[in-house]
Amino acid sequence: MLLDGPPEALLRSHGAQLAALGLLPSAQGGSASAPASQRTSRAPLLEVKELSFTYPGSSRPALAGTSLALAAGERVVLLGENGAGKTTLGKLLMGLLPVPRRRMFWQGADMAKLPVWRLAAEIGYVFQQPEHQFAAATVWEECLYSVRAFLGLRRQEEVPAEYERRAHELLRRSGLQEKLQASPYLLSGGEKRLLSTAAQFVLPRKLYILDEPTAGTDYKGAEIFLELCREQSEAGAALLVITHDSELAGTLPDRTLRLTKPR
Ligand SMILES: Nc1ncnc2c1ncn2[C@@H]1O[C@H](COP(=O)(O)OP(=O)(O)OP(=O)(O)O)[C@@H](O)[C@H]1O
Repeated sequence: MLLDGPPEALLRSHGAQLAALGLLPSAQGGSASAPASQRTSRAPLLEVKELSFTYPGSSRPALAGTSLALAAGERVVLLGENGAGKTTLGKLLMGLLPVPRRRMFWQGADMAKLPVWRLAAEIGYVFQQPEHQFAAATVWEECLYSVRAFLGLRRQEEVPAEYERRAHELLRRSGLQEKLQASPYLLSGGEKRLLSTAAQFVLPRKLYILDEPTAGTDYKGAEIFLELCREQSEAGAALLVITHDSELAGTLPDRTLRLTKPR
């Protein structure tokens, strides 16, 4: 079904290992982040085994026999033609679609048996359409929405200061500090993307799944996004980025996977 990677990405991850062994002056690709070998562990964080999925009422499968594994701290880009099933896979991983039994494993546990709240606490998900993610009236509240949900805070209860600091920092770096009271729906397309990513990165998680996170962003927006991703990765998070952005695919990942459309 899947899997392999473009030479640049493979060279980059091997380059990092060679650099770690002292055989190269530095990691290939100019990334300032630690080599993959120092960030990732061998035990799979996430495993998908021969996963198939057909939407109710559809005669064609959206996924047929897809397998992949992701290690803790690993940065993986998922590529594939339109309709290959990338978003479907992301939604299944996030528990947004009914999870088939014994096909998806989170830290060794069958994801079909894990409650969605547990997955939401450990996996952050950035929607392909930011509007599907937005749930608050202002940029500031949107950025803190997942924190409130995670901590079970009522409307009048204050968000702990460390999360507010983190939200301010993420919004400042995303260039949204002047728009804290704006409606998320009134932001530009690129600003919406950055807000939806920042709002997920406020909470530390083990895995972030990001669906087309740079679509509609300009060069600067894409650079900001990359920096934020690298920072999460340095902090130990794994990233699964679904994209058609070849520049992102050539810069961010330790590994790329390619999903093909079921025939
Ligand atoms: N809610 C739905 N009901 C029925 N079929 C759906 C639904 N959502 C997606 N599909 C179908 O499932 C298949 C995979 O769609 P999906 O959105 O996962 O592809 P993708 O790889 O993310 O595509 P793209 O690159 O265009 O975003 C497509 O044939 C699509 O028409």
